[in-house]
Amino acid sequence: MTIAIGNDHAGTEYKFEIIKHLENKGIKVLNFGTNTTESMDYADAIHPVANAVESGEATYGIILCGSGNGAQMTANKHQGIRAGLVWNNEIVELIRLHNDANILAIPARFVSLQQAIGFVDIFLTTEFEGGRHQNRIDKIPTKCC
Ligand SMILES: O=C(CO)[C@H](O)[C@H](O)[C@H](O)COP(=O)(O)O
Repeated sequence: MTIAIGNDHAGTEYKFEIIKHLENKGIKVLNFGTNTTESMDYADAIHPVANAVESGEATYGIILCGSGNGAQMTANKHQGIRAGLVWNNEIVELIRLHNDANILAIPARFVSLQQAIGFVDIFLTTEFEGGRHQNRIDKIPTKCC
């Protein structure tokens, strides 16, 4: 499994801990985020993550910014991406079970590091349920309006 990770300045600290956590499990990580806490524009770090997931270079993506919203909005502009913003363990489970999310969006300023790492573990170990949820995903427009 390969994970693409991206972050703005608000997610840098958690990003490094998440990378350490994943590499300790033998998971390959592609780091597209900023490595400093100097202010930057989240879109510059998130588009490369979405591209890596869309192309198949990465199995899943993990993105972090302060609220998680800028990162999630950016990723979801990509046709092959379903990025879910999470704030508790059950929501993480649901973005995999029901939405087959391929990118996890973490609001680094609103959850603890321990929570964030827990979210990553749940995201990577929960399988999509398929069935009725597949029908619904199929109706998410990829080109609209
Ligand atoms: O979602 C975001 C932007 O829509 C993120 O939370 C950013 O990390 C945040 O806006 C950064 O804020 P800052 O005041 O520039 O540090």
